[in-house]
Amino acid sequence: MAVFTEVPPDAARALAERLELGDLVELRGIQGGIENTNYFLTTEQGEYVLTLFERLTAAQLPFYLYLMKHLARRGVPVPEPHGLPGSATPAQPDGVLLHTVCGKPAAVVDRLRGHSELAPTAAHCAQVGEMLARMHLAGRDYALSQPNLRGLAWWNETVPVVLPHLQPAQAALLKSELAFQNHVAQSPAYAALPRGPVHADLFRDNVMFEDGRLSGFFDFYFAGVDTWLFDLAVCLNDWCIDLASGRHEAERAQAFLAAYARVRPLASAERRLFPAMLRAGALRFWISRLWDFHLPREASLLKPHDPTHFERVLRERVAHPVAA
Ligand SMILES: Nc1ncnc2c1ncn2[C@@H]1O[C@H](COP(=O)(O)OP(=O)(O)O)[C@@H](O)[C@H]1O
Ligand SMILES: N[C@@H](CCOP(=O)(O)O)C(=O)O
Repeated sequence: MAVFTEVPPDAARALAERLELGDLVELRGIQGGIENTNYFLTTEQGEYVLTLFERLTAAQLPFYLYLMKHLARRGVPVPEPHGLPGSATPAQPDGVLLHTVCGKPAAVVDRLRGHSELAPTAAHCAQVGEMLARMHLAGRDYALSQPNLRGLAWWNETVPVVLPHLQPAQAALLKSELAFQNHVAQSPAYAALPRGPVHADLFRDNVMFEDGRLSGFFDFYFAGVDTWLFDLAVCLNDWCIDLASGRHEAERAQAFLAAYARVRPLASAERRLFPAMLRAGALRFWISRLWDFHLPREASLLKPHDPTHFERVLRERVAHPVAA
């Protein structure tokens, strides 16, 4: 988890009151997550999640919060952020969604019901694939734009920072893969990839199921405008692999892709760049995990993810390319 900032109950109570959510009943730090401070906030009216943003700035946050509102309005099952009553304007009918708690930018969203499916079957993967495609299509008319802040520019900035911590063989792989991805990003096929708002971190622990049915997905704070294929690759690298070895699991991947393609068929450039984007998805999380691991932040309940996992996934993707 993470609690980087301890929130006194009085601060949560005051916010719940401002948002007209009723009296505070319970405030509990959440174990899970690595990026922000999260609490389950229960009031007499319902259950919510209070997030204090530890890295993202007030200027960056509206993109994520209004995206969740936009998707929820189109029937995509995501947590709805709670706005300040009376703050809606004709230009911004959703009102003010960004608040301040303990001096940090903060949001309150609905708590989703259900639990994560950490050992998914092909049936679970098919539901995530279908929902991901629906989310991509629903985001097409979203008015705000912000790049994926953990995209290629960030990889180029961060790789030199983590390289001194690596063994020579790891450093060689990291540098060669980064060079390959910079090359891919210059290609006409890459320029032809369809793009829009993507989740960019839709791992098993960010999707909820209830009685085997997908009930929602959350953690939009790595979202951004990027290629839809990158989002698909991030999902396939988590939902459709053997976690111990990093190996591709064909049955789950086919179920995921077929369900996705029934809602939005892949374009020819997407088929062509499919193996390269699977590598990009693995590289992205190898870099961020190396960064979190070797340059850790102070927080209670923080458990950094193992970077060697995504090194294995990347080696698998390079050694055994998978066709769409
Ligand atoms: N809207 C939500 N509904 C239910 N549980 C949530 C919700 N948002 C977060 N959680 C819980 O909090 C944990 C950490 O949230 P997450 O968004 O992954 O953290 P981070 O912002 O640090 O990435 C999740 O694993 C989940 O258990
Ligand atoms: N999913 C990413 C990092 C973000 O973790 P989360 O638990 O906050 O979703 C990873 O596994 O490296």
